Amino acid sequence: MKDRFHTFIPRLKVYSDFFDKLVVRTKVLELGTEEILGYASAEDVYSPENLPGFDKSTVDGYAVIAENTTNANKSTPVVLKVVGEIYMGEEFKEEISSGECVRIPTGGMLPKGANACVMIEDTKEFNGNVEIYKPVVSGENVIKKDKDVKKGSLVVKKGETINIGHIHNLLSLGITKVKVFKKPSVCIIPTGDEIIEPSEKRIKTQIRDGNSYALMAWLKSLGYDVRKYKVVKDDPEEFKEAVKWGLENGDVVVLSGGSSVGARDYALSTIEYFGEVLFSGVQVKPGKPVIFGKTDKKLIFGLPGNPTSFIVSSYLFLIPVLKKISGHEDFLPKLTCYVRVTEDIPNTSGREKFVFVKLRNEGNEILAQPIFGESGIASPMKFADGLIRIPLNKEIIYKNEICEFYSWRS
Ligand SMILES: Nc1nc2c(c(=O)[nH]1)N[C@H]1C(S)=C(S)[C@@H](COP(=O)(O)OP(=O)(O)OC[C@H]3O[C@@H](n4cnc5c(N)ncnc54)[C@H](O)[C@@H]3O)O[C@H]1N2
Ligand code: MOO
Repeated sequence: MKDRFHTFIPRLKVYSDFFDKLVVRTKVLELGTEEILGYASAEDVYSPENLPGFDKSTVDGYAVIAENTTNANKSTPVVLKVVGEIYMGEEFKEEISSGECVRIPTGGMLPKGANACVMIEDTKEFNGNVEIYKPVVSGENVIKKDKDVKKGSLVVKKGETINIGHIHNLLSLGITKVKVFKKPSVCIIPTGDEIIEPSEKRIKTQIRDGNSYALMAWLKSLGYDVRKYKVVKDDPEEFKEAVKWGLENGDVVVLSGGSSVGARDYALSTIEYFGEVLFSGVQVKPGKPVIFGKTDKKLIFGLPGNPTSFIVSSYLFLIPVLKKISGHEDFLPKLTCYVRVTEDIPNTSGREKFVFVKLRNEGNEILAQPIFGESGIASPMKFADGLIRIPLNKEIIYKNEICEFYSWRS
């Protein structure tokens, strides 16, 4: 038998040799700006105007000429004449001169001539004058008219993942529609003679399908269109029928289980039947028997059936691919922060290892408590905030060592 794990490649090589080269495979959609959170932009969007568009006070107080206040202090305040009041949404018509000021609310537009604002707490008003107890410099307590967004600048770059800041900027600029890449559709196929539906009554040796439902819930929460096939028996013809359905109905097909080297593991042969296997076997624990293949238009994953292996390989391989083919420039798992581990964590696997951890703060540090458990059990995921990474060929991370933490849910 051919060595099924002949590729057995490191994760970063998977990214550079295969994922980096994937091209966008989804259509462009024009959506209402309020609908595009989490999509990749399919266009460069430039700003038609400045934001906020006028010099704006950040405090309730007085709009002043900063140079008038230079010598102000508590015992010898500067006295300015209050020549009017600014109202929200209105423009003060006159220009203020030296020795004058105007009452201004937070967010109000500075009058001509003023270049700073003094907080109300640093003043006292009486008989049409105000005592200023604290100096301000030019620009203090003011947002300049183009500080948020400059007219003509890039608001969203093609390939950028839209976040709430983009949505805020775009709508503030009056841009109510944006072109984005459609999110791919995913067809999940649970496999295994022992696998039954969660609603079914179980005999001792059977396993209810947690994998495909957990993944479906996760992908849906990220906005993907997900469909699921019925449970497939360990039978090559059933595998073919299911994958055929998946290729007809989704951009990406995901097989759960049957990806290892057992006599009744049919993921590899089925992917070979429909297309080309790009790699099978990665140097990652959990997740060694990950298979990735393609047809002319579609992509197929064979993911290991063990619950933790299934979810971790979805995080490390499936989700990055979904992001890449739907236009996201930033598509790889991102290091969240560094943490200090609270226990020795051995790694005798000879693979890059990911371990679920629970985080807690202690002083200025983030401590990571490993949640040990075989890849055949699901509970560690339930308690975890994310994963720490033990590099390839590192045989142990000692208690108190610093290591990389990945927040796996995003
Ligand atoms: N001789 C070797 N055996 C194994 C190797 C190896 O290199 N040589 N690799 C091991 C590793 S690592 C993993 S991970 C597993 C992956 O096996 P499969 O992808 O073939 O998965 P199955 O055998 O179908 O299932 C494994 C395990 O997971 C349970 N399972 C399957 N589907 C589901 C589901 N939908 N929901 C919940 N649980 C599921 C299944 O009942 C099995 O217990 O192979 C090792 N073996
Ligand atoms: O993917 Mo397997 O976890 O290494 O048991």
